Amino acid sequence: MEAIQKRIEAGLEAHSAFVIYRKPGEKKVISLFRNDRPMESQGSDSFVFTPFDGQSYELDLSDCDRFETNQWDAKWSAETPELSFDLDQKLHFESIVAKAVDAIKEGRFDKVVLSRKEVVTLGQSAFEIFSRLLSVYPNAFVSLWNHPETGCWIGATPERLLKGQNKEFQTMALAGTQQFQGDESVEWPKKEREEQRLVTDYIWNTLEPLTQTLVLSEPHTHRAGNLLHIKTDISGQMRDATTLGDLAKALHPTPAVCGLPKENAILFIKENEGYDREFYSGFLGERGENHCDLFVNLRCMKISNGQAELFMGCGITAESNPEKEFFETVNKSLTMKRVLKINS
Ligand SMILES: C=C(O[C@@H]1C=C(C(=O)O)C=C[C@H]1O)C(=O)O
Repeated sequence: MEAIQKRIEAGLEAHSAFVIYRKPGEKKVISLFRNDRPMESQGSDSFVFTPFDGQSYELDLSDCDRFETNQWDAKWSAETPELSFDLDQKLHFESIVAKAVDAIKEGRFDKVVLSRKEVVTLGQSAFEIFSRLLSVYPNAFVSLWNHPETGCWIGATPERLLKGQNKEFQTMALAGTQQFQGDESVEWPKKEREEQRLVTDYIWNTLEPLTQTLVLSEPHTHRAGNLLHIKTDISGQMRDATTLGDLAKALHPTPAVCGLPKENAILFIKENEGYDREFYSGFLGERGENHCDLFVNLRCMKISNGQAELFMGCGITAESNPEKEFFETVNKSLTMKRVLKINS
């Protein structure tokens, strides 16, 4: 553990390529450090880091030193952050939400996911943030990715994009958000149920031609830290000619992070969000010839020079209220802020 911590700290300092991660509900923390030894053979297993829109980065496992531990020292508790926000950011976000609602009413698309980023000054190291996330979010996919060309990204996402082994696969439709207030058996308003149904329908329609069997659970409440979402579990079996790569390509970006129809939503996002999402709402995880375990990069932050950029978004439909949507992004930012000591 101490040796790994040293290697992580040295890797951050040297901007070298490595990743540390833990899957939802598991204890095992896996570290992959790219080494300088000459590559003996190109392996088929890798860890992939893909932006919202653009080229993937990959760590080839045959090119990495790999460590596993079930004993990460991670007994941290969450802080209760103060609810604060910047008024200019609020006004800007509300104005693009209002514009999106108008565009939906004009029929340009049915749903779009709009996001923003917030910069905070950190009072702790990337290693500490990662350790705290492990402890506070046992049911999230927690990761710290570092690479000379992408910088350092840390997150605790509730959303699996695709898990597959040979022809079997699992995915999920996750959308709709409310604050967790001590009780998971909550009522969901129509707006939230509709918003999540659009995601389920999209995944069904996209996967149907590529699969032999496709099974959907009933939508149910899923807790992600201080938030609740609606989730439908989706599983099935691919057709012989389909690969897991085809499925991932067809799914990403789902309307949980982009919108519907996809192309018009992407256009609106690019014209109106006013910043580059980079790897936020992209995906990351293990990929091999006949298996994969990929997650959507949400509840994440980019760390550099003692600062963190926090990324958060929410689904906009015809019924959206701009101020409510802004506060949904504030609530999502608390997922990260709960583990950050912020220097103000
Ligand atoms: C876009 C984010 O989350 C996604 C959007 C949700 C929503 O609109 O309610 C809920 C879960 C995620 O699929 C985010 O966390 O930034």
